[in-house]
Amino acid sequence: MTSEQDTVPASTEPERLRDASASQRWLVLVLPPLMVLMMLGVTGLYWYRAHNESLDKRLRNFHAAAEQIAYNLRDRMSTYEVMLRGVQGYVDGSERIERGEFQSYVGALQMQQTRPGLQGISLVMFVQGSGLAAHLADIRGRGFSGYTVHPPGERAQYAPITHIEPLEGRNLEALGLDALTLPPAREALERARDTGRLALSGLLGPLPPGTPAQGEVGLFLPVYSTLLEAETLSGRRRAIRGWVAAPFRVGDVVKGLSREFDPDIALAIYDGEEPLPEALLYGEPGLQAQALARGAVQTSRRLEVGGRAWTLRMAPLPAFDLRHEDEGHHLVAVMGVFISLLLGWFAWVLATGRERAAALARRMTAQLRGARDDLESTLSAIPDLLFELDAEGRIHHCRSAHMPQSALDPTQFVGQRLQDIVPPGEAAGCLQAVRAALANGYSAGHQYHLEVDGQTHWYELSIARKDSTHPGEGPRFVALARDVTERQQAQARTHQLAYFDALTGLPNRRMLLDRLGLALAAARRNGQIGALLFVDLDNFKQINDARGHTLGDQLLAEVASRLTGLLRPGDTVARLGGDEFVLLLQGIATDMATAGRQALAVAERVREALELPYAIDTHLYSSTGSLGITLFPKRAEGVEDLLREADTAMYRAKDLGRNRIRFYEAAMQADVQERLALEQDLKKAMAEGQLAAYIQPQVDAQGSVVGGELLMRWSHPVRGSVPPARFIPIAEASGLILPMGAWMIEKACDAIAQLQKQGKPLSISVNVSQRQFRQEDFVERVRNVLAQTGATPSCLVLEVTESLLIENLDDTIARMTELVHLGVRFSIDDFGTGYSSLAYLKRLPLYELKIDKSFVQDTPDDPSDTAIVQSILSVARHLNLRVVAEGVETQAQADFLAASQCDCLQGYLFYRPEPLGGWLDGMLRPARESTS
Ligand SMILES: Nc1nc2c(ncn2[C@@H]2O[C@H](COP(=O)(O)O[C@H]3[C@@H](O)[C@H](n4cnc5c(=O)[nH]c(N)nc54)O[C@@H]3COP(=O)(O)O)[C@@H](O)[C@H]2O)c(=O)[nH]1
Repeated sequence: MTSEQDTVPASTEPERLRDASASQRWLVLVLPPLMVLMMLGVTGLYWYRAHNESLDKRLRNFHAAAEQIAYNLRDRMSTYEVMLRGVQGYVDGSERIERGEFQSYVGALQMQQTRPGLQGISLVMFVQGSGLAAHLADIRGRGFSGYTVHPPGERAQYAPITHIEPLEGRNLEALGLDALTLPPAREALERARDTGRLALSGLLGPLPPGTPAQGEVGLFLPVYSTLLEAETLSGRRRAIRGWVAAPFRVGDVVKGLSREFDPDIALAIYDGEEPLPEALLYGEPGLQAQALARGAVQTSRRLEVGGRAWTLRMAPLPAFDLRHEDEGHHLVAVMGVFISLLLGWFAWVLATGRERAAALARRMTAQLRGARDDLESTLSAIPDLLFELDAEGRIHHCRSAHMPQSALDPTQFVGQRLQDIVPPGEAAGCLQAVRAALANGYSAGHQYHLEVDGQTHWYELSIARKDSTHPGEGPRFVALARDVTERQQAQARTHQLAYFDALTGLPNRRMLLDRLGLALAAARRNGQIGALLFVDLDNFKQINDARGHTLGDQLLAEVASRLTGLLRPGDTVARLGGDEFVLLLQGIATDMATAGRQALAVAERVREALELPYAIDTHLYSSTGSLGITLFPKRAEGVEDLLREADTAMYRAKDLGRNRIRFYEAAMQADVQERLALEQDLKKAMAEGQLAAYIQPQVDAQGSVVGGELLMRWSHPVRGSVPPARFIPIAEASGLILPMGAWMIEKACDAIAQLQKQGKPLSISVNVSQRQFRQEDFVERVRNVLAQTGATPSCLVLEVTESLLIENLDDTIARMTELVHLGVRFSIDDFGTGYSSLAYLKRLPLYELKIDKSFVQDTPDDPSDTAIVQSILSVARHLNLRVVAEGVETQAQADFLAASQCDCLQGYLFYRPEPLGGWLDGMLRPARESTS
């Protein structure tokens, strides 16, 4: 054994697999069909048996029903015979039968109830031909005077019906009928006579038309005159006295039995042994043919009645078949077939499972390989840089099928973070796109640029989130970076062509209108005034025509360059076409007057720049420009309106002789011109001593002078006295306020010093403008003046406005604090017209509040102004500040303010502003006089 085992080579694994797969194939081929066939066989056998049983059962039921019909018919005939024998006995025992007696007898039988189908019971007398007359006389003598034997005629023998009950209907016609004249009746009469037994006749008359047949027959029993003689045939023939008869219709009999018959069985009754059509007594003539046509079974029964045979033919009607249909086995068979096929399929699935799994694996592998190859081809066809990175921006894979040779090798990025590769700003943008992909699954459209080989390259990112298949590992992202440099450049070129002038590179009309729209909206929003300056070269056409377009273009380019050089960042210079340029200045002031002045200043610089000579191709050319200005926003004007206004103003400038500047707004034009003129005059006014210091004294509640406010006055040689409200803003805007303000502080300190020398420490207030206060060395200047004059600082009160204080509050506080440390005091001028907030008041080192005259004027009559004044006084008390009410003109105002505990009053009621020198003289005179 051992040696044998050693000599048998061990089968290799592939061989075993081959063997296994061969047996597998055998199983696949044989097992499933075998199982199906077996199951189908079992199902077929079951069905065959069940079907046959069903047919047998139906057949049995049919034969039982047929038997039942035959039995019932036979039984009914027997009852007829029994009844007829009763009548026979009755007649045998009677010499003579009267009609009434017979009627009573038959009536007692209750034929209709007990023997349905019988037409009646009759007596048939045998009459020799010679005895006919006596017979007629006898019957007529019994009350039937119209009695006669029919059919008429002389015959050797007669068998007339002499009694019949019930005597009604067709039975009346039968009375007197000679039964021997009817052959079937004669045959039955003679058979009954000769045998002494019950005799059934054949069909007594022709069948009535229509179906089913309703054949009429009769049962006959002989009655003999003496029974002794009836022992023999000849004796019976001699002794025959008559017959008792029972005619009936076969159909009526069947009908009477219908409740005992199966209604779903068709019945036909034939007279005789054969089912001949002419012998049909009852039933459908075509029953047999119909049954044959349906393939239904048929059966016959023989019935012997009264020495005669009837043939009963029976066949089941369709309803009978239906009634006995048993379809359960069909359903079971169908189920069996289904289960067989199912089992076969299941066996096939089991048997082929491994093979199919292998086939599926092969197919899937092939598909995967195909998909991989497709993907590889697709990736190779994508010209973009593809990389996979994580949420932190670290690159894990990178590939690019068509990266230019000159570009960086993408594989060097693997392992690095975006932040290490691209500049911080670009990296932040890319990481934001990664975060968007993390949130939404996908992000596209983010663009960034890189410097590659000294050139700017634009890339567009498309990033898709790739959920990790490894548990615990964060999501990865597949990013595609497409080089969109050419698209960017094309877009930039398109944008440049659409929005910029090709010759000068300046924004064109379209871009200007865009920016003007934005500037207008911003100006309406933030209350900043802007200006639009329309520039047209005065003699460009002549130069262009005379020197050619090339030179004209060069001139325009130079103009563009000069205009651009004049603008602040945020402003726009545009070329509308030809020699027309527009400057858009934004946020130049918060009020129209200042804005007008600023716009005019810019326009003036533009005008001056344009009139400088142009050096082109070693030649010098001269040109000037006319400028139109409009300011915005005004009302509801649009961008086109503004452009038209500036254009109109420019034409006005040209009309005035070119190289001019005009405002679109006539009032603005006048105002600006006036201001320019005043500004020029103000410069001279200082030098020529036209400015003077006035003082308006301030009194306490008792009317005693406690100080005064210095006010500047300008006595113009031509215009006369120019109000401060007119020249102070011009001085502020032009910067002239700085020397003027300094001069006023000197005057105040000098006055304080003089007064204090005389022992009158009156306080003198001086208005300090915004520009003056913001002066770098303002504190130093005040300190110097105080030092130079020797004035007591606490007598110097600097009046500043609320708006000055609010702007740059911290710096303001610091500067005020420095001055307060010098001993100088601060007063808020025009208090109540501005912010009037307790919050900032508390932070400021203040000494005094001056209630604006606009509130004072309506006190004490106007309740709201009165309330405002009282609340200002209350706030001041709370903050421990002195209060001066200015513009006091009436005694009522003074009384009210005194009653309200206002510290100090200033107004025309007490004093008008007067020259400082004169006032000082007045204040110092009593002292001087007393000292002299
Ligand atoms: N920065 C400087 N501002 C100055 C200087 N001098 C004057 N001003 C400012 O000019 C504005 C107008 O001043 P003025 O025309 O002098 O008017 C002052 C008074 O004359 C006027 N006033 C005084 N009492 C009454 C009165 O009873 N009725 C009435 N209708 N007017 C009266 O009030 C002005 C004083 O105002 P205020 O300074 O607010 O106290 C004015 O704003 C001056 O500030 C200067 O040297 N530097």
